[in-house]
Amino acid sequence: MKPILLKLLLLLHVIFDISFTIISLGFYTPGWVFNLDDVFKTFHINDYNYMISPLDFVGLCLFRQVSLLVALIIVRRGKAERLKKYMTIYDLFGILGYMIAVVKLLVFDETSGFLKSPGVFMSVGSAVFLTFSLPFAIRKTLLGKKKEGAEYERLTENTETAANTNVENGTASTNGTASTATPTAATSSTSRSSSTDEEDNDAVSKEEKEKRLPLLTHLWQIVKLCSVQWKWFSAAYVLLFVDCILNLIEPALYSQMMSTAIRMKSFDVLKRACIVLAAVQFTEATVNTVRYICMQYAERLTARNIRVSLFRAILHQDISFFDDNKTGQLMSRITKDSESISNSLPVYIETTVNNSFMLFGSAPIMFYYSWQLAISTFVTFPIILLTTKFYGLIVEKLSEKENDATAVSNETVEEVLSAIRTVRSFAAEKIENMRYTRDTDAWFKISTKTVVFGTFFNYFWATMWNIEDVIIYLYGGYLTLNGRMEPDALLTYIFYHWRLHSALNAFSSLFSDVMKTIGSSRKVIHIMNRQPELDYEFGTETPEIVGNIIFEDVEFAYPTRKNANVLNKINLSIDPGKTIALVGPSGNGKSTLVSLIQQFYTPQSGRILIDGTPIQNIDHLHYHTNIALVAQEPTLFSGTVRENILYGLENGTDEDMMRVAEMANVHEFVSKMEKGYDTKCGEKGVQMSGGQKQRIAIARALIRDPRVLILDEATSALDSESEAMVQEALNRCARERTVLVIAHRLSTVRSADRIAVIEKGNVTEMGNHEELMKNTEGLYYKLVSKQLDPLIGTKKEEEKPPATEFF
Ligand SMILES: Nc1ncnc2c1ncn2[C@@H]1O[C@H](COP(=O)(O)OP(=O)(O)OP(=O)(O)O)[C@@H](O)[C@H]1O
Repeated sequence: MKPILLKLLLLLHVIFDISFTIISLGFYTPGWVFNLDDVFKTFHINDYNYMISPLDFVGLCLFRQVSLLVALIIVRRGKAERLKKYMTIYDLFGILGYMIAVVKLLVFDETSGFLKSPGVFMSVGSAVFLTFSLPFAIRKTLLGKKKEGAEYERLTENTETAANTNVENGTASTNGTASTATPTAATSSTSRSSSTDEEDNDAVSKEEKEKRLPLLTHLWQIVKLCSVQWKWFSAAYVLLFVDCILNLIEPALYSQMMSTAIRMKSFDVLKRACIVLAAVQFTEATVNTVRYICMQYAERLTARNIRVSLFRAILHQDISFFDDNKTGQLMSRITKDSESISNSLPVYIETTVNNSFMLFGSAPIMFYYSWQLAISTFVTFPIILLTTKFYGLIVEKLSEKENDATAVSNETVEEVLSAIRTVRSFAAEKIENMRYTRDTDAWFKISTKTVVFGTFFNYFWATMWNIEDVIIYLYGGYLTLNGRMEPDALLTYIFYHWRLHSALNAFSSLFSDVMKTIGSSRKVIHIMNRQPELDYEFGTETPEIVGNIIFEDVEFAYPTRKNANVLNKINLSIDPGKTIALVGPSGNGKSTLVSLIQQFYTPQSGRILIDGTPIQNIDHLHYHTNIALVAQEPTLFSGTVRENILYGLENGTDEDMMRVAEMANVHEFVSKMEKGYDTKCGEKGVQMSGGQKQRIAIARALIRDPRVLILDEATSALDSESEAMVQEALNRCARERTVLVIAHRLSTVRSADRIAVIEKGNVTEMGNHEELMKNTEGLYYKLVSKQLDPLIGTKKEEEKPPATEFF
């Protein structure tokens, strides 16, 4: 809406407020007759009597106009942002106005006959409506459109700062004994992990914050995840409906039957009443049990689905995602966070249905028994609602922080346990212990904060309800003593009041629980929605692959270091059926070239083609069946040697396995093992030697009979004898395919058809061994010379090759 229109609306609000408040004063005599004298009479301050004077409504109206004027002045002074921060005060004014109006209505009720005047209802109605609508009008007209979740963001900032302070404090208060033992190392290690953890932990967080869904959209996503099991949930909710009806009629039924039996003084009637009660209780128990089974089954199915979908979504991500996110944290998302969705939302729906029924069913019944008591019951409602809202918003953030802290400490456990040998050999147990203690301390502080916060809130709630109870007993007793209410009715009313109490109690914790779930599900939903930059399922073409690989002007920087180019406008053609060796100093981009061929990353510019087809257009499975990699540090899975060699093949046979095992020199050592090919490799191949791991990895690559074989230092962990045997096997395999070798040993490189020298991300030389050796100024010549005579660099300082042991 246009600003001028909004301002006009604000003016109308003011005019309406003042005129309606004054006009109402003219209707303070029974019947719809306007009496101007009544209006003037109200302003006779000397005759003011709280029990009968409507002057308080004029006071409220004045108060509203002054508040509005203050808001206007603040905005005119350019401090709208500050006003936004303090809008809660206006919300509290609204609540105050509501309470004054409601109490006044009850007071008017005491002055018998006064309620026959329509002016009373006009004043009360307009006071409640206009006082509540004032903050809304200010937000809409003076502060502009409220950004969805703005309040949330503000709370986020506050709680984040608080939590960060906690983490910092946690670092400071880490185990004192340990820090005295190795102060420097401990401090450096702690601060190292502190900063890196925070950075790494933020990897998903930062991105997630940028793309944070609005609250309702986020909630809708959770509902969609759970709604897959709608049949089981529906069955549970239908049974819940039956339970709600039984619950609602119970108090009225009980009090009715008992009072009838007592009034009639008949034991038979009492017996019949008890039989009916027992039947109702039994039906309720049965319905509840079946409902529980349906609910639990649906929840577990949902948990299963979410875990599987999240795992699928994580597997779908590009490799850069894994560069950025730590394994332990991702595991935490799959296990803990995903479960919090399935375990909570359906229960929240159940609680909502159950308690809404109770709330909306009880409220009219309470009004039926005594509208005066009912009104006084609802006096403190808005305060409860407002505090619940704030509590929920803060709880959401705290819960998110708590989950992050859990994920970070899980990450430490995962990292330390998977590198336990390194930890032991560096005697870093104490430091790692301190690191874990620090991470756990951070979690402890946040979770304690949540508990303390929750306890205070519950205390506030209990106090509110105690006040409410006292009002009901006092006012209800007063009405009964005055004969304006039957004792039976008061008793039944109190039953329903308790029900309402427990329904609202459930609602209050429900809101904070929902916010907790939202907090812990933020990252789960974010990962599920995250579209990888490089989608491995993008390609659909299945061309016959011969093995001609072309790099056209390929430029690349790793996503985690966007400003540092690793490859600069690389142009390279690898002929089919030939062997090409990539050589060059360490860290100059050889493995990066391989990663691009493997489609782990996409280049910033340029293209990579295989047999004329851009590699991203080729079907993922087809491509990787034809291109196999033996990596520098091959990773084996914890299964058997057989499972590792046949990895990823759906129809691999033992014959295929034996063939490649012989070729890669695996058979020679596996046949000596007690369980042969059924020997377990251990986690990440820990039960195999480095050379055995490499040979198994070579067999795993060869079994696919790939057209392109990439060997990234594939024989580096072999002794010379094994290397010679594997090399011989590889030479045999090389005849029918394109081979790309990265090697530091001259023996591996010199037999290649072509050798490309990679220097600072550029191809600086290209040719076979003999051709390159002719260029005595070239890097290749220097590297070969250095390998043949390591002292060459010290002889001629100006010819000193770049720091590298071999190629
Ligand atoms: N995942 C990664 N994220 C960010 N930077 C990386 C990543 N992997 C490698 N780098 C950086 O890219 C540069 C090239 O690394 P690359 O592994 O390609 O070198 P290389 O020539 O194969 O070295 P080496 O012979 O020692 O294996 C290095 O500076 C390295 O630090």
